[in-house]
Amino acid sequence: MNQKHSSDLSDRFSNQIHDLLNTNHVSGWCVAFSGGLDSRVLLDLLVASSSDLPVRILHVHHGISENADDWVEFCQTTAESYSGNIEAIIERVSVDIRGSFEENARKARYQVFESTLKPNEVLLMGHHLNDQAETFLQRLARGSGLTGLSGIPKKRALNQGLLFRPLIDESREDLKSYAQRRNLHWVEDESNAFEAYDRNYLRHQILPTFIARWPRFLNSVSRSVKVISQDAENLAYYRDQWLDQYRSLEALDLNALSELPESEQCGLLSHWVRRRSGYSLSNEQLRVLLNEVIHSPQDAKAVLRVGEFEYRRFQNRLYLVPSRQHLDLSHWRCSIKLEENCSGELFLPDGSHLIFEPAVSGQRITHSQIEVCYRKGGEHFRPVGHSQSKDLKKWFQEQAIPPWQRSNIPLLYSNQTLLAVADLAFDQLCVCEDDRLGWKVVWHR
Ligand SMILES: Nc1ncnc2c1ncn2[C@@H]1O[C@H](COP(=O)(O)OP(=O)(O)OP(=O)(O)O)[C@@H](O)[C@H]1O
Repeated sequence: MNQKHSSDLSDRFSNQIHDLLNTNHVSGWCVAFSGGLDSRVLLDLLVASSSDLPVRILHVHHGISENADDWVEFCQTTAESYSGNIEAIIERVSVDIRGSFEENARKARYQVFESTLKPNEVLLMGHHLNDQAETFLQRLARGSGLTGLSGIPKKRALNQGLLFRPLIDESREDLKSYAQRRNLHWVEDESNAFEAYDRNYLRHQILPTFIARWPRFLNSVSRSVKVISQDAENLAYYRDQWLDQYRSLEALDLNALSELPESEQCGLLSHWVRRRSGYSLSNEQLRVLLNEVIHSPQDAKAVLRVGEFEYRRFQNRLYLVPSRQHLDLSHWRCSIKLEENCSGELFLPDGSHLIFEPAVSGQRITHSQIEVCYRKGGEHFRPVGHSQSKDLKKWFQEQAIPPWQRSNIPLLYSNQTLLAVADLAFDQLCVCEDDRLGWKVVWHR
């Protein structure tokens, strides 16, 4: 590659950095630094792009390779070579060796990225066009749908900041020429030669064959991925609109779903599951969900457990709930003494919490000594606006609260009188006409 190509790469890179700065509030850069060619070039381009914001490099030590400590040292000396202006962060993780090591290492890495990123900081990753083509082929080999074939996105939200991959349209060959011209050093991960990993097999055996036959293959993949991801985004937009229209984000309205053509029912179901849980269902799981839950003749028996979640049906709506919602809480109780004019907070055993905020109007409790427990059966209360007291079970039925949620809703008592059902309903007792000081209840789930 000649000097011109190299400066084109620098120009394209700085344009992207400046575009990002013009459209986002950025507090600093954090380079995901493996020490390999791509992240080494990334760091060099970033420093040269002369943004005045602080730069950190973050290396994840997987503790597997016998050379891992040398890579740590390489990261530290690279950071020091920039006259102390770059902070190097080394995070050690232990990777689960059960299942796919590649996948577990990747998950562990992304967890570190998420937890390390500061508010409005941008995590820069060195993925390039060859990574894009390998990912595309790997997903094709697995039979992925539109979402999978959309490839590696250039930009996405990551926890409190952003993840950005400015090299995603650059070939590895161009990055290598840049590194050689700039006299950069980098480390080679010996596991990259290990062809038992699909990724490496594609890199060494398949991709070169495609490129030899179609020299512009990488660009073609880049074009396909852009078209597919645009279509996937549009489809997601229409599916979101449908979910909004039927207020189906919390629970999927199965009556409305059944009006759609069968193929779209599956598409919408997959989209809803991804939105709710972040997971994708396999075709087999989708089939079981349709046959055993959605088309089950009885609501109550319709339960499917997949990983950490359960699919349940109630009143022809489909719910996706974390399995932890089925803790036995019937014997748990706790009390809290509220101080006048002060907020109070109570953590509950299922990870949710109650907040008590001082209030002089609206529905509020006015007793300062509160007992919190869960349903045992036989509870009564008189909801605001009702003249007679009501069986709690009946009230749950009227409000269409699914049966599996009922035993997980905290009940607030004072002197054995049920004052409030979390923040969902208050007893008539709590409504005072005067402006007596009390506490508004908020239940954070
Ligand atoms: N150990 C590591 N520590 C920090 N960053 C890393 C590490 N390994 C990889 N990265 C980041 O990931 C980028 C891509 O590297 P590689 O292709 O090996 O990653 P990957 O995470 O397996 O890819 P994918 O995210 O597509 O699964 C690197 O350029 C670098 O930014």
